[in-house]
Amino acid sequence: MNSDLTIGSSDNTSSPARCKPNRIRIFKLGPIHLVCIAPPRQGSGDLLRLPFSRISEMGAVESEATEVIGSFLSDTAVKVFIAGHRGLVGSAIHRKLLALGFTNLLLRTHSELDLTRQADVEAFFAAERPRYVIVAAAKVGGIHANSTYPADFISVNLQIQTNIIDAALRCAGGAVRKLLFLGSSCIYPKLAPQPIPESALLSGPLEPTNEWYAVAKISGIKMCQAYRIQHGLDAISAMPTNLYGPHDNFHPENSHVLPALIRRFHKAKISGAKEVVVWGTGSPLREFLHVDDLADAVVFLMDRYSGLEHVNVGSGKEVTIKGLAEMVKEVVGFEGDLVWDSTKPDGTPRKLMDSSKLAGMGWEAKIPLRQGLADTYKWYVDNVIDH
Ligand SMILES: NC(=O)C1=CN([C@@H]2O[C@H](COP(=O)(O)OP(=O)(O)OC[C@H]3O[C@@H](n4cnc5c(N)ncnc54)[C@H](OP(=O)(O)O)[C@@H]3O)[C@@H](O)[C@H]2O)C=CC1
Ligand SMILES: C[C@H]1O[C@H](OP(=O)(O)OP(=O)(O)OC[C@H]2O[C@@H](n3cnc4c(=O)[nH]c(N)nc43)[C@H](O)[C@@H]2O)[C@@H](O)[C@@H](O)C1=O
Repeated sequence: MNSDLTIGSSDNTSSPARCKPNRIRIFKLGPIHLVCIAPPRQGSGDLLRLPFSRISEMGAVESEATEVIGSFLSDTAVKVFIAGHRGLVGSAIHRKLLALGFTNLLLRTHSELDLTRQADVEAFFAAERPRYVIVAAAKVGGIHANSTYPADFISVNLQIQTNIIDAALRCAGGAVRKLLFLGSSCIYPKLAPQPIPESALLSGPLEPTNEWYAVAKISGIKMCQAYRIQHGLDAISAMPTNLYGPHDNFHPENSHVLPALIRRFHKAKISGAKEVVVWGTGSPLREFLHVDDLADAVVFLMDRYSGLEHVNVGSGKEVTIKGLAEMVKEVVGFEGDLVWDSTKPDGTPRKLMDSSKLAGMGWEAKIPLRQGLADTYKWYVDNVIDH
């Protein structure tokens, strides 16, 4: 157990606003451990740090805070580890934190630090002692990659997330103040109620094309919750919907639908092809969120949220795959026909997140799909050499 415990405000407390300034309330969670919740200023969401000895005086209901620690955004010199900073999500978070003036970002490429290697991850945390950790490293892919490489999707993701979350806890002196784990909308049952609320987790069977990846992601959420309950680690989880934007993976088979279609329509335009093949029936509905919006939400949650439950992050807008394909065709300027390959899987029929919990905290997406798609196509043309 750490010698002291970092604590924060929560969405699921009775009323943190009733706490007196610079005091905390102590709540029992389970027979042994305590979760302490209370911003010192009403609605500020600031974190408090107390010696564990004080917290373990279980008789007390309220106690003086010994130190007030500012929120995530209050200290841009603080050390933040972005795991997976060169991927679609990690690079967007990197851009966002640089734009906000963060000066002490801790970054490692895959070849510099293989996050599946437990000893290396532990040594890295012991040496660097990051204050904040964002887990955007993962084995990621579209419907074909997920169903073709199930062993990689379950094992690599379990290893990366377990190594990082555990090392964050074991970091000497409780250096890590907060950790954010990124899951995915595929954690929900294939036939979940729409829009999908956070409470739909583990309420039914998963979509078979990505159940291995989903099981790893569900384990990540549960690990954050368990480490919060048992050890007081301020570990939160965000569940984004389908993402797109600069630095996406444009692989012809292993990518997600949006980058796959950008590449296919572009190549068809350049080669003068008469038709483009699109997978499935075109009827599935998907919700898309620009990755810059996600990065904004991640920073928002790092700053304001310290609850046990994961948080959905979506745009609230859905489109059929047929509608998306027609939009990509138009943005790219391809003038031929669409051909549907119904031998390819459709996957989940519909996957619209209920993001009202996040909206209730004051966050919403800003980038419309048409605009985000045009920007992403431009990025593809300017940056992906293979065209
Ligand atoms: N893309 C999407 O539509 C969605 C993504 N998410 C979640 O967002 C997170 C990030 O996804 P995304 O940015 O799309 O994925 P990317 O594949 O674009 O990026 C993943 C990053 O993780 C790194 N990485 C993978 N394995 C290792 C390893 N063993 N050691 C060190 N680094 C490693 C990769 O480096 P390298 O390439 O060098 O291996 C890459 O930089 C994931 O948790 C994903 O589940 C959630 C919902 C939708
Ligand atoms: C984010 C989410 O992403 C994955 O789930 P998915 O939403 O099914 O993702 P997808 O983008 O691969 O497909 C969306 C739809 O689009 C259709 N589709 C048409 N043509 C192409 C095509 O060319 N490529 C792809 N990939 N799909 C195509 C495809 O048949 C399907 O109906 C999870 O495995 C998991 O990784 C996860 O969490």
